[in-house]
Amino acid sequence: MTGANAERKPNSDIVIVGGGSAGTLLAARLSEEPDSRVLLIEAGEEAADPDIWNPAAWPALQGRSYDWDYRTEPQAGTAGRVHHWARGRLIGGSSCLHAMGYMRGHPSDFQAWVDTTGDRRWSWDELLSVFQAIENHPLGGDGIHGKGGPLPIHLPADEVSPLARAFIEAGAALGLPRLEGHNSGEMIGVTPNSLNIRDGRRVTTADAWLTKAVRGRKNLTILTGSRVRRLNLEGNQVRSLEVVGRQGSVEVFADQIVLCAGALESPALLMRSGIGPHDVLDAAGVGCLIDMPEIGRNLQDHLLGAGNLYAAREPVPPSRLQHSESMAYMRADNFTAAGQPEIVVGCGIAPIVSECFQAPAAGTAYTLLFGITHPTSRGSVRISGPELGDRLLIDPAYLQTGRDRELFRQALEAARTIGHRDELAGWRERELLPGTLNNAAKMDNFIARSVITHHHPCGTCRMGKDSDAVVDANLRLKALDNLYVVDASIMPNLTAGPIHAAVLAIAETFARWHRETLQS
Ligand SMILES: Cc1cc2nc3c(=O)[nH]c(=O)nc-3n(C[C@H](O)[C@H](O)[C@H](O)COP(=O)(O)OP(=O)(O)OC[C@H]3O[C@@H](n4cnc5c(N)ncnc54)[C@H](O)[C@@H]3O)c2cc1C
Repeated sequence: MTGANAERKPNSDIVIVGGGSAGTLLAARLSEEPDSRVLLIEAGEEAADPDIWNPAAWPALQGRSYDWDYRTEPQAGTAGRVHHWARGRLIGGSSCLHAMGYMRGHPSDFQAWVDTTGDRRWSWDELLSVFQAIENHPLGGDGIHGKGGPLPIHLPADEVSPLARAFIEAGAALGLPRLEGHNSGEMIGVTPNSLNIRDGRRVTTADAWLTKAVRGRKNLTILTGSRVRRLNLEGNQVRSLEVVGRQGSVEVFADQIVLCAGALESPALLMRSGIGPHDVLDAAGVGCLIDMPEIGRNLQDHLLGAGNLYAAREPVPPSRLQHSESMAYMRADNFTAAGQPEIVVGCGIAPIVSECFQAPAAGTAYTLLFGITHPTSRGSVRISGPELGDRLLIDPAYLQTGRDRELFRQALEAARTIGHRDELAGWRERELLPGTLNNAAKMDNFIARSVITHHHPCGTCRMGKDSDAVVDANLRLKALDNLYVVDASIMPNLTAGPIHAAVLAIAETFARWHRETLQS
C-alpha cells in the first residue's frame, strides 16, 4: 500500500477501480488537477518481480502470483479445449504481462466506433492527437507519430532476428509493402513489430504514467491489495464502494467512480452489484437492481494458430526481443490488396504450439502464427455467484461463425504461402505442422486444435448510442449518473491488431473529456 492516507476510510472526489493499463494512465491524468482527490484501488500489489522487465521472459510470467490466470469454459469451436487467460493483477495490470507489441489499429476499426456511437471523437482522425500524446516514438514529430509522450515505442532494427528478416523479405517478395511499424494508419504490409521497450527493458504503464513525481502528488492515493466487491446504489448514483483488503471490508465514498478493472472484472463487478442481465443475476443468486442485458455480452478475442511449424535447417538463435518479432497484416483473398486487414501471419522465433502438439527443442524449429483480425463470433462473461471467490464463467464462443472458420483457413494458407517461399529456404528444413490437409474439414480440425488466445478480450461493456449499449460515448454507464467504465470492456469491436494502444487511447480520451466537462 502506498499513499499517506490509505489506512483510514478515504473520501475522494474520484475513485478509480483497477490500476491496470487504463487505470494507471487515468490516475496520473485525473490527479493533474490539484483540487481533485483521486483514489486508485488495485486488487494486486506493486510490481516487484524483476522478470517483468525482461522482454524475453514475458511468456514465463503467466501463472505467477500476479496473474489472475482465468480458465474459459470448454470451447466447442476449439475441439472442446479450455483456454488459459492471463490478466495482470498488480499495479500496471496486464501491461506488466503483455507481449509489448504496440499497434494503434486501422482507421476503419475506429470508423466502426464512430458508427456505433455517432461521436467523431472516436474516429482515427480525432484520435490521432490522443495517440500522439501517449507516445514517444522515434518517428515522432512527423505529423503521424507522437514525440515526448510517457510511453516509449521502440522500432527494432539491429536486434531483429535473421529469421524475422527472412520472413520480412518473403512477405515483401510476395508483394506486401514494407512498413515502418504498424502505426501510420496503413497496416497491410511487413515490418518488425513496434514494442514498448526502452534500453532493453519493458516499460509498463505504471513506469510510464505513475512516475515518482506523480506518486508524490498529495491528491493521489494508491491503495493496493484491495478489491472492490460491490457498488452500493442510491437512486441514480453509486453511493459507496465495498472494498475488501488487508484490513477487512471498508466502505469508500466518492463523487465519481471510474471502473478500470478490465474486460472481465468490470462487468463482473457490475453484476455482483446487481447491475446486469436479469437471468444471469438470478442464476447467480444476486438480486437484480438494474436490468442491463448487454453487460458481459459481446465478448471478443483474437486467436492465433500455433501453428505452422517448421524444422530449422540451422540453429535458430534466441530472440533478442520478445519472440514474436514481425506480423504481416493482409487481405484474405488477395493477400497484398490495400485496405483494412483481414488476416495476419506472425513470425515466432521459437517453436510455438498449442498444448495439443509436442514442441520441438528450442533452437531447432520456428513457427508462423496465423489469425484473423475481426472475428464475428461473440461470447460472454458471467458471474456464477455473488462473492469475490465465485468463478467467472468465460465463454468467448471461439470460431462459432462460418466466416471466422473460412477466414482462418485463408490465414493458414497465407502462413504456408510465406513459409514456403525461397526467401525462407535457408531456414526451412521441412514443414512439421500441419502436414497434409486436403479438405476444409481437416483444416478446421487442425485450426481448432492449434489456436491459442492472442490475449485481447474486450467488448463486455460496449459503448454505443443504441438503447442496449452499456456506456454512452462519454463512457458513462447509461443507467447511472456518476459511474464510468474506461477499459478494454467498452470497445464495441476489436481493432485489427493487439489492443493495448487502443485501450490507452480510450483512457486518454476520457481524461480529456473529464477535464473539459466534469472538472470545469
Ligand atoms: C499475456 C498477454 C499478452 C498481451 N500482449 C499484448 C501485446 O503485445 N500488445 C497489445 O497491444 N496488447 C497485448 N495484450 C493485451 C493488453 O495488455 C490488454 O488489452 C490491456 O492491458 C487491458 O487493459 P485494461 O486496463 O482494460 O485491463 P488490465 O490492464 O488488465 O487492468 C485491470 C486491473 O484491474 C484490477 N482489478 C480487477 N478487478 C478489480 C477489483 N474488483 N478491484 C480492484 N482492482 C481490480 C486488476 O488487478 C488489474 O490490475 C496482452 C495481454 C496479456 C495478458
